[in-house]
Amino acid sequence: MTPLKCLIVDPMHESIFPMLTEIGWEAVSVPSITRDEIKTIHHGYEGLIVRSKTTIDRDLLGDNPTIKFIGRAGAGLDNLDLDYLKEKGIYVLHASEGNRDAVGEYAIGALLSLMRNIPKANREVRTMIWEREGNRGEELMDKTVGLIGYGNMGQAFAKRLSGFGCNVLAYDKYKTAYANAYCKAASMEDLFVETDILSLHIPLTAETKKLVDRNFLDRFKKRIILVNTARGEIVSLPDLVQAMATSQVRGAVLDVLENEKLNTLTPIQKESFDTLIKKDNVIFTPHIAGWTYESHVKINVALIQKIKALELVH
Ligand SMILES: O=C(O)[C@H](O)COP(=O)(O)O
Repeated sequence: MTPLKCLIVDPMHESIFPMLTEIGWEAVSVPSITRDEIKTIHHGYEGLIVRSKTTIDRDLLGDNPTIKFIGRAGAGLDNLDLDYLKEKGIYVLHASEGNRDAVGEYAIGALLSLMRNIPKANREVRTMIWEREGNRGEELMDKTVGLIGYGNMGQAFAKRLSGFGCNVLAYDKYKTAYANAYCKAASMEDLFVETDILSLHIPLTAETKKLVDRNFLDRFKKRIILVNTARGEIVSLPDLVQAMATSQVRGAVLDVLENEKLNTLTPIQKESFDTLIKKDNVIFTPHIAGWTYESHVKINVALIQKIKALELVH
């Protein structure tokens, strides 16, 4: 039987190659390829694997008759035109099972770091300042954590939070009966009333873009801590700046930004960034929540299982 052919256009951990061979696929990897070059070579492949770098849409694939699946080696599907892929009958496979543990652990770590002033205290000791009272922290124990979105990432975080004695409330617009040992299912109204710490685990879509704006933040009854490991575009940064100025938001963990190329921030993006970066109650990290040595490989394992399950043949 001729092997099925798969084109990999974004950088991947090398474990993907033996895994694809094992399930009968031939892989061609061109991680530095340009968009225009992809347009000239995608014909004849049955599979296309990307991470977040390449946008997959009609402009790229046109009426390609051979591609049967797009494998997204990761969680977010915001670089895929899902309407176009559905219309074409092309399967979309994600691999969020591969980086959910990394995201769950990161969210716990970053949240504890923020609540215990670890980045600030560490910085101070390095400059010979031994300050205890100014670094008195607060505990996660008994806090109510509101999760928006209860997919792989939300569940991984909830599982860990429950071990810290938190009351976890999860709101998921697209799920029913998702309460379990780690969370109670809640409405958005419940979250507005009860949340101490809000964490976002939703995809970036037209509906969620700038969902977290001033109006939204003002609806929380308590002064909240915001954790964003999802996508930067979901939060309006100028509105977050305002909400922090009034202490409506009293701390933030931001692993993602609307524009993650810091040297190309627009004046508005730069103004918000410059304000937030000066605050000790904000932790910024460069989109590393899902980024571990283990997840690098586990993403491939998850994707390969799904490719295999398609049972494609010539
Ligand atoms: O969606 C994801 O899985 C993460 O945000 C990371 O994606 P990337 O490593 O492909 O940029």
